[in-house]
Amino acid sequence: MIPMPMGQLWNNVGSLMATFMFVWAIIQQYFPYRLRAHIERYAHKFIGFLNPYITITFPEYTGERLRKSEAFTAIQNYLSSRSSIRAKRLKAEAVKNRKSLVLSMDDNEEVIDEFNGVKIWWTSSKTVPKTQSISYYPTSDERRFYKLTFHRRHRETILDSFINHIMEEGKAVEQKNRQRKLYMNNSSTNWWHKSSWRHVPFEHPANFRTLAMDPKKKQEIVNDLVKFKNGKEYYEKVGKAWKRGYLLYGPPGTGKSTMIAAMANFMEYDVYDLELTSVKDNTELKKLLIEITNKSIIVIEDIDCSLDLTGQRKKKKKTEEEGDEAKKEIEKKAKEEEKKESKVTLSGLLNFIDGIWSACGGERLIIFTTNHKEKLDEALIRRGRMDKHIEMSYCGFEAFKVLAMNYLDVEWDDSYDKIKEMLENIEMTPADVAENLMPKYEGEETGECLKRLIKGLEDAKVAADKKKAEEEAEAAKMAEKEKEEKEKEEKKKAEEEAEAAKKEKEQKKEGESGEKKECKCNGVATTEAKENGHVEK
Ligand SMILES: Nc1ncnc2c1ncn2[C@@H]1O[C@H](COP(=O)(O)OP(=O)(O)OP(=O)(O)O)[C@@H](O)[C@H]1O
Ligand SMILES: [Mg+2]
Repeated sequence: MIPMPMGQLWNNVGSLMATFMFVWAIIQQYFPYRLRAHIERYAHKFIGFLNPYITITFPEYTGERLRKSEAFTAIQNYLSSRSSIRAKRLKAEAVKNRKSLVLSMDDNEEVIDEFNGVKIWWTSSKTVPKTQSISYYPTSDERRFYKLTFHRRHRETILDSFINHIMEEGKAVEQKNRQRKLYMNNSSTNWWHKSSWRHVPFEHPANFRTLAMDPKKKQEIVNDLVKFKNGKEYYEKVGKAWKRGYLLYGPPGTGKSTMIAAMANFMEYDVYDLELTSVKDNTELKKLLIEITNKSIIVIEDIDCSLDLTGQRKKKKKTEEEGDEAKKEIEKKAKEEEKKESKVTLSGLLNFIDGIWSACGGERLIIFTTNHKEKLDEALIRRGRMDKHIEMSYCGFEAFKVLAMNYLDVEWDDSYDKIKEMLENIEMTPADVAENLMPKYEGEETGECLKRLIKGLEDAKVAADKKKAEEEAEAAKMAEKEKEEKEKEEKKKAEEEAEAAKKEKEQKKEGESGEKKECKCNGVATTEAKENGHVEK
């Protein structure tokens, strides 16, 4: 066969196209609508018969109210993590609430994807409606969509697994990219504040690498968190709500708040900082709980100071014991105080952590911090509510090494041995160690900072010794006073006893002499009676 010259080939294609357009224009103009729909349907069937590929379209907006489609967003996120490698034309967008620019495929760009050995084509396109309408939404005139094309023999794989896969992946990417938030509860819920929570971006830089504590203990906490994060099925299996409670306790400045921030960053969760004193009552507490989203950490700092949780029961008992007048007085005062104070009770808080409502939503950590664990009610911190109790203690040598690395970028120094010995005997919080290690001016030498720490430790030792001596002196004074008081009491008691014995003796004496007198009298009476001839038998 003689090949057709290129020019002639184009002429033929051109005339074929022109004929097709002409026929299509005539069909559109003269054929009634119903007939036209029929023709279109059969034309699609005919093309479908020839074309083995299936196409699924995912429009950007769905529904009458132009809500952004979840599927479209998920695909956008899913592709943003892949198209950067394959697509040549990318579009950069700074999306609100995201950490960085989001790269997505530009319009009319195509990428090839693969899933379980199945080849998939993604195309991003947009349609501009012919009829221009004035709209409130700026995007409503341009309708963007993603098109997914695959061979029909992979229909099952794509519809059964791939779509779910992209939805999950897309959501995971979104979770990773989104700006996390730090929420605080509104003390005044005004009508213009629809939510009971207000939020700011959560931007705390703490992480487990820079957190100074015993590495074994740190690893244990990290493992626990990882187990929790991947534990959806496990929690379902054991029939437990997917939540976990941590109690962080220890002296001020030992890193409890820092640990919470590190946990939030590690888990990529939002943080809900709950200020209990500004919660009006148990109902409001429940309302706050319902509004908390999944993947979050609920924090109640200094739980022993937030509410007099242990005192509330005692107070009640005391009032019962008091007399009527005193009772009324106390009740009146209490009412006045109640007006100002929160009415959240221990049982309300227990319900918040562990009640039926707490299971609405999952993947939540509840963290309490306190400086005085012993002050807390047993019920509040029992396992199941506060599953893991973590003690944050004074700075040990391992913790110091982390801080030295953080603040000074040094792994080893000659003075470390001395510091190690000192830290074993002197109690200093990581906050104080960190403050001593931090260079105080540009270019301050490492040695200077370490010397300052040693000096700080020596001062702390002197202060601790002084305090100890004072405490001992005070204790000795108290003991002396107690001894004196005891002696006084004993002396008084002895005196009282002697007095009582004396009195008893005297009374006895008096009694004896009285009896004798009576006997005498009786004797006289008997003789007199005999004389008068009256003898009583
Ligand atoms: N373990 C630690 N690792 C790293 N830095 C720490 C640690 N502990 C304390 N710090 C430093 O000390 C500062 C105070 O620590 P943080 O606020 O976490 O203490 P806290 O235990 O919450 O104290 P409080 O009981 O008073 O609330 C932090 O800003 C941090 O820089
Ligand atoms: Mg704190």
